[in-house]
Amino acid sequence: MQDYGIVGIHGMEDRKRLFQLIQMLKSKFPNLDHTPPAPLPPPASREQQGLYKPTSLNNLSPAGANYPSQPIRHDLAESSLRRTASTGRLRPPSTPFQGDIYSEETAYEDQPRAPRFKKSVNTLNAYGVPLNAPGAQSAVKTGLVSSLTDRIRVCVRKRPLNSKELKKNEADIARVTGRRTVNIDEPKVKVDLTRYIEQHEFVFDEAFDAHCTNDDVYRRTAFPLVEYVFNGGKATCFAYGQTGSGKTFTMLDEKDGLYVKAGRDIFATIRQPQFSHLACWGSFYEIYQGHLYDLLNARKRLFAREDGKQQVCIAGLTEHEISDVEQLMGIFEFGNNARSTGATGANADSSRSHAIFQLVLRDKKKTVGKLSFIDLAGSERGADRGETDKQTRMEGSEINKSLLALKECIRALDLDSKHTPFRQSKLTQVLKDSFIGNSRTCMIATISPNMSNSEHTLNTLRYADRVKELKGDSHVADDRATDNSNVYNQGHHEVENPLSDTDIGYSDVDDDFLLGDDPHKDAHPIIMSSDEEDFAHQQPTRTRPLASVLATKDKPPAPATAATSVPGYNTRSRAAAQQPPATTGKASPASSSLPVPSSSASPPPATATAAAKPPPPSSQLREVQNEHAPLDAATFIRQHREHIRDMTETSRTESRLLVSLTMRQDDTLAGERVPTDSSFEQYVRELDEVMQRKLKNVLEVSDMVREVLSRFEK
Ligand SMILES: Nc1ncnc2c1ncn2[C@@H]1O[C@H](COP(=O)(O)OP(=O)(O)OP(=O)(O)O)[C@@H](O)[C@H]1O
Repeated sequence: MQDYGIVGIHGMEDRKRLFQLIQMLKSKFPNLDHTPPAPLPPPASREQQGLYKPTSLNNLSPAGANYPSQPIRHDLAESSLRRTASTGRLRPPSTPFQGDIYSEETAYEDQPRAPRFKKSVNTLNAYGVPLNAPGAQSAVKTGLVSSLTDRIRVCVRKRPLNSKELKKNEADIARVTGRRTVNIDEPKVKVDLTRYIEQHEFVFDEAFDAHCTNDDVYRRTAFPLVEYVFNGGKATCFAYGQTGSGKTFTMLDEKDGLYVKAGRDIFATIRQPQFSHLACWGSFYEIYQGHLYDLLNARKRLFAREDGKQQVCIAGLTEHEISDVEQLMGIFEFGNNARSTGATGANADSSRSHAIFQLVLRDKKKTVGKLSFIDLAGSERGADRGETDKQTRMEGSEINKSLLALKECIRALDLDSKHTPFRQSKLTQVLKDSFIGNSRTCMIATISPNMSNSEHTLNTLRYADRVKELKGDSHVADDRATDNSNVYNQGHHEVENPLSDTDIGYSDVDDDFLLGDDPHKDAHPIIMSSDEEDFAHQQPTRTRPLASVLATKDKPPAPATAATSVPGYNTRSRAAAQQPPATTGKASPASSSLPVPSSSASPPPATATAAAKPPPPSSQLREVQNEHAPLDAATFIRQHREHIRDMTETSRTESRLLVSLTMRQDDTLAGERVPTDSSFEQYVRELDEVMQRKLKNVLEVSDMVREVLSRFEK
């Protein structure tokens, strides 16, 4: 269908004629198929044989053991044609009537058509090129190895089918076939309505199957980053994926998210004598509709700035000193209740913002390392949102725009562009640190395994594949961890991995991961507290007193945040979520009190819910505003200049769009050449993005101007 244009098919009429032609050819030449299909069993016996049971497409055989539960409908097939045609993906050059990808459907003409899926012969890479074609293998597979110390690591995590999907008998189309490989069986429909499966193979740094726990994921993703921040670096771990695919579950689950596991290791390490001069500070903010809000300070509006050294800092962000897991979870829960969430057609409990939970290691006032956990808002299509209000639609479009900007930045970095458009969105602006300088990033692409999400799943994996390509220059600027003069580098050489392959269910060994053969592991400074007993053992050795406590403003107590704890389900409280997000920076009722700092004597079990404790007296809390300098004239001028450059680039893009549209005018309407519907649609979509970018630019300059003016007025 991607080749319609090439063979001169432009309208519905042409498509119909092609369809008829194929049907006619198939009836005249029934042997076009190389592998004659086995006859289908009589319809009466299909259900007896359990043919409608959900089974992995993986098990589909040419003899046809599985059928979609619905007979194929002509109108659905048409819409499927349109959808596929609009994705514009690269496909392998296909020859019409390639017998090996057709299946016969005419065995029982009098019965509802229950077409079989047949696998296409070629397994395709991320971009639809057969893996056996020259140059089609991914870079990772053909040479580059993956190491836990890579500057950018890209991992994929598959979640299990949920009860709704199981009830609908949805097939599991994502197969984790190796420690780094995931295969997707994409159901497709041909022009003649035969169904077949295209297999895609993706190779990442890690592939986590549905049975992997957050612990398994942590050890191979965030744990190396914890070590890196003690070595003086900045590290970011972020989850990207379709709404409902498990980003929050992985990254910011209240009790079991990666942030808790990392916190546990950080506190255990700080308690070691050689790190006792360090303190850990936590902050939590969100990016909602292109603006930053402090989740620990009444959703106060924040501003991202670049300081004189071009480091991004969030002016006015509230930070709290944290010294144990209970405090960490308390602070997290407090902020999480203020986060913008809501129900969409795709996820009843959807995050509508990008949430950033940051742990900063400080030696007095000096920042030593920074670890950020980012739970990106779910990528989604308009159709997935269901019947939603304008607010939800606007949120969705903003989310998609910022994810697009993220992709553009990644692409620019990938192409070594002189200018990386970090300013295109707040998300990329605050993530800038993650991609440049002494930084490490781990992206976890989360995927849903059910068949109806196959398009999303492929999009997520393609997106992740683009990020993976950045790995090529992962040595650049990553000198901190190997710098022997670094005071935090004592005794450290490589990351110790406490798990063997078999521990986490890996079956193949296809690279040189640093598993268990680190000769220096005994001298490793990081304590990996694998369970609470370890943690309890470490706790009393802490001698550093809590920092002095500043009085905070009197605030009303936080509302009860009874966290539901249904196993396997997100436990995030939605008390505050249902309220429309504050855009004025006024306090929301949820953000009124702060969580309990734990007593330093006995640590809590991992499952302790901080919310169960009464709020602490305000005098026990220390609230420190960031010491970032206000926007000075030099920074203002530099940022303004960058905005002008962005604006100029955006205007050029706008002109290019228009020129390319007018050059593509290949339909004729009332004697005049006009663009086809699809090129016009594409043009308008891209134009929309350009306009939003311009708008953002203007708003940002206006924000800057107002901030400075308000200072003058004071
Ligand atoms: N690996 C997993 N194992 C078990 N359950 C999971 C897993 N991943 C996700 N889930 C469940 O799936 C549901 C959706 O997950 P989650 O809220 O994390 O999705 P999300 O990607 O953050 O969605 P959104 O972007 O809309 O916020 C939750 O009920 C969660 O508990």
